[in-house]
Amino acid sequence: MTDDPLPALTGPVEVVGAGLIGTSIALVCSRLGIEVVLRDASEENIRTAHGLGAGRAATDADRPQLVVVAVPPARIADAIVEALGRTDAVVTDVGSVKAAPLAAVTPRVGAADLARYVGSHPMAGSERSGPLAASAALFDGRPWAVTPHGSADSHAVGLVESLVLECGAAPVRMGPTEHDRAVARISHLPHLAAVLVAGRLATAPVEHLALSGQGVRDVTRVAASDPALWQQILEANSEAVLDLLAEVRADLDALMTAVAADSGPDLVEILARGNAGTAAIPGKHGGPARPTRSVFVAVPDHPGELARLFGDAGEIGVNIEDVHIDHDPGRPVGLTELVVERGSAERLLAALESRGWTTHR
Ligand SMILES: NC(=O)c1ccc[n+]([C@@H]2O[C@H](COP(=O)([O-])OP(=O)(O)OC[C@H]3O[C@@H](n4cnc5c(N)ncnc54)[C@H](O)[C@@H]3O)[C@@H](O)[C@H]2O)c1
Ligand SMILES: O=C(O)C(=O)C[C@]1(C(=O)O)C=C[C@@H](O)C=C1
Repeated sequence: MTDDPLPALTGPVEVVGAGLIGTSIALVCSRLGIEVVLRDASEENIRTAHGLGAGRAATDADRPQLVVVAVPPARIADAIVEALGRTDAVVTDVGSVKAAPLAAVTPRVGAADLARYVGSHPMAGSERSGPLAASAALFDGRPWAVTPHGSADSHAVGLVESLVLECGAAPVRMGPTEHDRAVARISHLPHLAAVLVAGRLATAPVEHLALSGQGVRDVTRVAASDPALWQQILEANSEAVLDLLAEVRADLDALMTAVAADSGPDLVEILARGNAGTAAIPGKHGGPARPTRSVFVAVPDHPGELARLFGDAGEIGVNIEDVHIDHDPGRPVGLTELVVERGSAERLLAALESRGWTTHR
């Protein structure tokens, strides 16, 4: 970012694609008092998003300041071209891959229109789709890539960065091709790894599945995502993804050899590389990773208990970085995982136990 002040996002903001991401952005803007108008191929999704307070259906008389294209990847280029032709607004898209839509849009629009287009990509989402999965808090503290092309107008880049900041996210500027290589590693490969592991579960005996704990849930959550969306993402970034899959294939061969040979040192080296990889992931707010530890607490399954747990953690003075709740089938308690700074974990455990909570050490 330059030191110049960013252009103010005053609206109206037009969201094309009122699904998970589009409606989440629309909710943020609406709550800030910025007028939001919605377009979607599905009337029902517009109605739902409207009902959630995310804005109203767009009309031909609207003159948006910014258009946010949030449709499935295969529809993005057409929607960008359409928005550039129909409006004189700055246009961004939130698609998961950046080079392919830019290449498809460039020959279809004039230079002045192309200058108003700046791609972007919030690094936040969910395995769920549609407006009902949307949340105004989705982007809080998350990175959001802003990927200007060589002839992008600086005002347009600034306005997109203003949107990112208004959504509570951190803009990260990057070229489209570099972005695609980066997300192949930090988003697309993890997704495929989750899919492969989850695929082993689909036909597993129910007695085996009954033992499912937090580990398998952590590793497989994103595998529940919409296959049609991910097919389009992977097709648009196949080259970078294939390079990484080849590396993983070699890793898998080495892993099989190490497991079969019972060769302790080789196996430990492979496992330690996993430690190094997780430690390399920056903290949610960017910057170096802050070491965290999970504290597991049994929470009775009745109203108000979770609020009481959070209240106690607040009184103890420990900040909760993240939280996961696991309902144990057939048991009247849920297991809650509180992720806290490593240095505070023992203090939190001891203080919660003294207040009568059952913890798992
Ligand atoms: N799901 C995620 O976690 C995530 C995260 C970041 C970015 N993205 C990207 O955001 C975009 C939207 O993803 P999503 O998860 O919100 O999907 P979604 O399915 O929840 O929403 C897509 C919306 O677009 C509408 N739509 C489809 N074709 C359209 C068209 N031609 N014109 C107008 N509306 C149309 C659909 O009716 C739907 O309401 C995708 O490009 C995806 O790559 C997704
Ligand atoms: O957390 C999730 O559920 C996601 O799917 C998020 C995630 C990611 O891999 O980080 C997935 C794809 C998007 O392009 C951006 C974000």
